[in-house]
Amino acid sequence: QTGTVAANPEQYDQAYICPVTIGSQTLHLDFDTGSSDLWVFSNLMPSSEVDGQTEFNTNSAGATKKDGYTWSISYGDGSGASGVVYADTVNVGGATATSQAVEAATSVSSEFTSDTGSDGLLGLAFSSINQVKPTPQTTFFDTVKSSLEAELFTADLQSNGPGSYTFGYIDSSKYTGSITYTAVDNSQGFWGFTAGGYTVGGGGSNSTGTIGSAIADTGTSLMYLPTAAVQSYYSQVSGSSYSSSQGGYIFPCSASLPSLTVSIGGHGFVVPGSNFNYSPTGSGNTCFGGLQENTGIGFTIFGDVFLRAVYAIFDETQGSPRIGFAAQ
Ligand SMILES: C[C@H](Cc1ccc(C(C)(C)C)cc1)[C@H](NN)c1nnnn1Cc1ccc2c(c1)OCO2
Repeated sequence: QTGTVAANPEQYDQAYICPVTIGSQTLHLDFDTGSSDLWVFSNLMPSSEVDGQTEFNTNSAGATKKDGYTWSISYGDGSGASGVVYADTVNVGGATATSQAVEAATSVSSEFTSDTGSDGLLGLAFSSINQVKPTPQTTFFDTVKSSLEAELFTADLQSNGPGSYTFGYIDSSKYTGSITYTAVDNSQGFWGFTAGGYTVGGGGSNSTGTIGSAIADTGTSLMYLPTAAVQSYYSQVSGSSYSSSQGGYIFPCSASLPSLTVSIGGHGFVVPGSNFNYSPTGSGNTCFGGLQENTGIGFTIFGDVFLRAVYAIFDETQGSPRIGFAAQ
């Protein structure tokens, strides 16, 4: 079987929301290759924590409670959720898992309550970091992958317009040139890979360092790189500065932004400058950068700002996992 689902950007491309059928309900979930739990708003939550989101109905005929199973997750940005576990049929654009662990929230943090466009998350990292106790559950991809035409999924994220995720096949209309594959280190449960040198702007190779180990994370809005690369980038943006009040680099919204070329698997991938203007700060006509330092996060994260510039293939067809990127 295969699946194809639209990925709809929230405001400022903060996250990408996809329709998922669970039993007879359709919920809109944030597909996240940087976490491994499929959790949803549910009828078990206090109404004070719900602001228009669709609630999974745990009383529906097809939902089977997994007695004694609970979950609690906290994300690197400080948000979190917790609850209990059901099994139900989950259909993502035609790819169907007949008995998928659906983690029904009994409580969510305020960030999720106020993210009115999302009814929960669908984790696509490795099942080794699933947060269900006493027994970790498989991700949707792990549950269905043996039944897919090919054991892979792809992400095509677009700015201000629907992109798509596919399960079980590569859509050759989504990219140009060839796909560059590189090995994945999933020892921490993420789609980890090694990135090489970088170049700021279309000029000569003014990169001095290499980026090193990184994760591909559709659930993170921005791109977080080592300090040297970030400082090198913003040294080319006139009027830019680090704002401790805003918590990152900002610049005049009228600034012209250079591109950033990153070498992965020996191929240079170009992120256009426009991708690095994330959002207005709300003060003094300054804008918040889509490229920020990885200090304090613990990972170098190739989030949506990077993933919008490429077609990404999350591939387990070779036995050991690999990740592929192609220009769009
Ligand atoms: C943060 C997301 C997970 C999430 C997504 C959406 C949301 C809201 C709906 C409420 C907006 C909260 C949370 C990420 N997913 N892999 C993640 N989960 N765990 N670590 N990361 C990566 C990281 C870690 C730290 C950081 C960060 C990123 O951005 C800013 O600081």
